[in-house]
Amino acid sequence: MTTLRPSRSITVAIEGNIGSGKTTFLDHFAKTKGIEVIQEPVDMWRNVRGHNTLALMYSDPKRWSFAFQSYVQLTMLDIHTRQQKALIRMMERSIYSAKYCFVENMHESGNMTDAEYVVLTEWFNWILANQKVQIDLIVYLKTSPEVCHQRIKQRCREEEKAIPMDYLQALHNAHEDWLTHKKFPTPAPVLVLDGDHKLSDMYSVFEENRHKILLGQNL
Ligand SMILES: Cc1cc2cn([C@H]3C[C@H](O)[C@@H](CO)O3)c(=O)nc2[nH]1
Repeated sequence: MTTLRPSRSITVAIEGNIGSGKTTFLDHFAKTKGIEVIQEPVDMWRNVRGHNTLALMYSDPKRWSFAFQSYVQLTMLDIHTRQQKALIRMMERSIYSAKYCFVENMHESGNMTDAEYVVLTEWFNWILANQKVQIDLIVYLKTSPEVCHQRIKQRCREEEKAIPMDYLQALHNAHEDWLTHKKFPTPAPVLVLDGDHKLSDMYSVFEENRHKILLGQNL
């Protein structure tokens, strides 16, 4: 098989709902030489000097959404600004989905006040104006909320045990608003992959799109 190499270093952001298949995607491509895979820093969110901000957010979203998303934005910025270790960087989500999907949804659902929302937005706008955040391709794993719900129940991550269907539906709508309906800017071309297959069948979906993904463009 010819080695697919982009002409310059590229960053691919894998976006999608909770349980949409992002980890399966990253694990699959982690086996390919020349790809640096960076998963979401969930363990950092679970332990900020002893505080589990992820658990706090799920236990009392009105009280903790702002603090949690504020830290998420910092950890995602930290990843975006790290020296790239390989020609291709694949990262799980981005500072963009943090803002355009999760923060938007928390504000719309009343779990974040207008004041908290505008403070996060000021930070976000300053970051984009003053920091280099490179994204060359967005891979959108578009998976129905029902399928996501099934997978979350099977993998049972402690904090996610009680995620209700309507939260997954809201997050699905937030991803669709951003990546399909372009309600917010997309910083790169969007390659949509159907995530509703059995996880074992997803590998052929990934392989069918390998050339588009590794060349960092929506051929
Ligand atoms: C960028 C970003 C990722 C992210 C994840 N999460 C939650 C969803 C999952 O339950 C868990 C791991 O993705 O964190 C969130 O609430 N806000 C987020 N913002």
